[in-house]
Amino acid sequence: MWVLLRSGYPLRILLPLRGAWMGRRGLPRSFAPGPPRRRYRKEALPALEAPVLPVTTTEIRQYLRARGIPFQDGHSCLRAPSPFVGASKLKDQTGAATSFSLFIDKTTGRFLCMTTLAEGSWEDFQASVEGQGDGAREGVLLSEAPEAEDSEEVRRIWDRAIPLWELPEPEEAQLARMMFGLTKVTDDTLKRFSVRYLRPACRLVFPWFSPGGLGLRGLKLLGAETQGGGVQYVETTIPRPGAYHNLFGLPLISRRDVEVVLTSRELDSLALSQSTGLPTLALPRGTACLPPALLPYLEQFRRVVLWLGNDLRSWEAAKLFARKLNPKRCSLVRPGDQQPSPLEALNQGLNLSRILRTALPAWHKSIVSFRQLREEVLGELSNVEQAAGVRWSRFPDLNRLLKGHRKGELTVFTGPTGSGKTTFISEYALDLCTQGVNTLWGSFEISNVRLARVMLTQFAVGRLEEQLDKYDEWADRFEDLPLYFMTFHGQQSIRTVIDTMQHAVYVYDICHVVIDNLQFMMGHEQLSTDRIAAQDYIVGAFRKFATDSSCHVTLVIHPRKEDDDKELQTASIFGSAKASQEADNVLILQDRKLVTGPGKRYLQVSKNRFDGDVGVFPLEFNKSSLTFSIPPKSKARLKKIKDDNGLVAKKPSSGKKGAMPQISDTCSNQARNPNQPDFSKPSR
Ligand SMILES: Nc1ncnc2c1ncn2[C@@H]1O[C@H](COP(=O)(O)OP(=O)(O)OP(=O)(O)O)[C@@H](O)[C@H]1O
Repeated sequence: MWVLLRSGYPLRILLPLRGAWMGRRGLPRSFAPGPPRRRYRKEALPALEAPVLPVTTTEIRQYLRARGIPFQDGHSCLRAPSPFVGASKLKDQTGAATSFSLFIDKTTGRFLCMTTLAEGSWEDFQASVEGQGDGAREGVLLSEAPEAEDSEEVRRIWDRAIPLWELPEPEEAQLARMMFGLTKVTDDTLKRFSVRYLRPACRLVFPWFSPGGLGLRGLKLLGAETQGGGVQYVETTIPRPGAYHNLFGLPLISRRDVEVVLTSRELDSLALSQSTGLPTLALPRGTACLPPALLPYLEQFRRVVLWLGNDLRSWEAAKLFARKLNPKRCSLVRPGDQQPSPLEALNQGLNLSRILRTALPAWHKSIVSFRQLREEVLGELSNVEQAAGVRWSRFPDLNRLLKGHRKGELTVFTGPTGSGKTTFISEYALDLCTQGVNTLWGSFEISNVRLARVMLTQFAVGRLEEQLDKYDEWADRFEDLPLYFMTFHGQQSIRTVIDTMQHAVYVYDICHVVIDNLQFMMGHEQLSTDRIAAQDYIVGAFRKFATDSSCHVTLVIHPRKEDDDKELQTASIFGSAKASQEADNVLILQDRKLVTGPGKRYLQVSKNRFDGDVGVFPLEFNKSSLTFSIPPKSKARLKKIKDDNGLVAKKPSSGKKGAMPQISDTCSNQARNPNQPDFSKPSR
């Protein structure tokens, strides 16, 4: 089930498999065409012994020049003649257009030939240029052809789906339009985008055509469910989401188009195209990611406007995607009352062209004035909940203290040896991952297999050893999580680790990296002064990465050796004060003094730069599910902390309403704590 990427980066990815317990593609069984079958994975690609160093744009250029290969500089790719196109095909009727049909990603070196759809890594490209084709010329590297089973299913669904306006009952058509908010979208628009409706499943069907409109590569099905007064959309794709690379609307783009509006939903693209007449494309997985494989298709545009949605998450995603697309050509539509999503704007009778004109340039110089920031500050103030980040679903007390998990922050986590740090951090990260936080794990101490076993047990909240018949069911669901693992084990250089993290952010839009633990990057320094200097350097590198990549880093650091019966404090983190100074959050897993029963631990938040609230709450370890999340009936709750030297509140406050410490019940971690290192102004 594990597939090792061929990019040369030590990452393993989990590819999703469909759940066999429900109709495939998430369709109700009765509507799922054909019996549910389990798909088997192709053999995993071989692991590379030594990770290949990442390639830089300069090296790519140098290589092309040295080989006499002409190239053009693009926004995110270099364009060159494709070695995969036969000489006879190099020129089409219009001349040079196909002669530079190879797109090489400037960041990763991956290539895509637009004519033959051959694709591969930078090493594959070099091998084919140097004549050790590895099958590239023969087409082995042709982009993954749809599995026969998929194409059959795609065809079957497509053939059964009909245009909305061909529905025999006008009431049914009206209901479907209302369900999807399409009352103002015309038949003509639906026709241009080839949208159909699958009656038995009540789903809209968006097609994915091969470039050149030659065949159907896949489909997206969209269902609408009413939930608490609002409508909840459910998406299913064929093939699975990781392989669904459809830029919906691509067949309508002309080669001469130089401007495009990117949306996060097909429905938004329909609305935009209809009311502005502009070229528009919908991203295949909304705000979750922008796979680099799509970048070549966006190279032709001199201007890209991102209008992804009406919440802060869409705004964050737009900023991240603009970095990949080259911010100099990107403009972003800011979410706001008067700037909802395009479909909503159409339904509210707003002028979409006018909204597009308000798009802000994504790129600005290193120095900005408040004028440029004021809208962003307003966005944060008017969306306080969202600005606080993603909330944990299993750790409500962590939400009360930290308010949420935010991008670009550094969390340092410590606890005594063997206290359960890995086990806790695994559940803490899993919780976020199940809510769509794209996560990368660097587990240097325990193998990925062991870690995945712990996570899967926590995911299933129970021992799977005793219910192996349920294994596939849980494993299938687990595979659908946006979860990736670095394949490092044991000592590693910080450079290689950071390079891999940067690659993962670019390729998989990773928002959270967990490093367990920092000691594995410190080399074999013997002298304690060297070790402390090495740690300071590493902490600085992670801090910079978190800020620059707008990615949260959770860093596990062992405590320094102290008396066994002493509580840990912020200052107990191994090394100098640098780690706690640079960290936005410091979490300590306490297993001393307060232990009242077997397996009992406490989690202490001893630094919180977001709003200063610190405190401690109990964790109850469940040995069979390996989880720490507090059982719902637990009475022991959040406690006050007097200072960093100890926990004052021995008596748990009652779990009754109103007894929960509010912000004033917890104390700010900074000015009030003279014993703590100075947290003021780290260099960022
Ligand atoms: N609260 C707990 N009570 C009892 N056992 C626990 C508790 N938490 C974790 N364990 C178990 O203790 C073992 C060690 O846990 P874990 O590896 O998470 O600790 P750690 O703090 O990361 O260790 P290290 O210091 O070696 O990195 C695991 O088998 C885990 O299931």
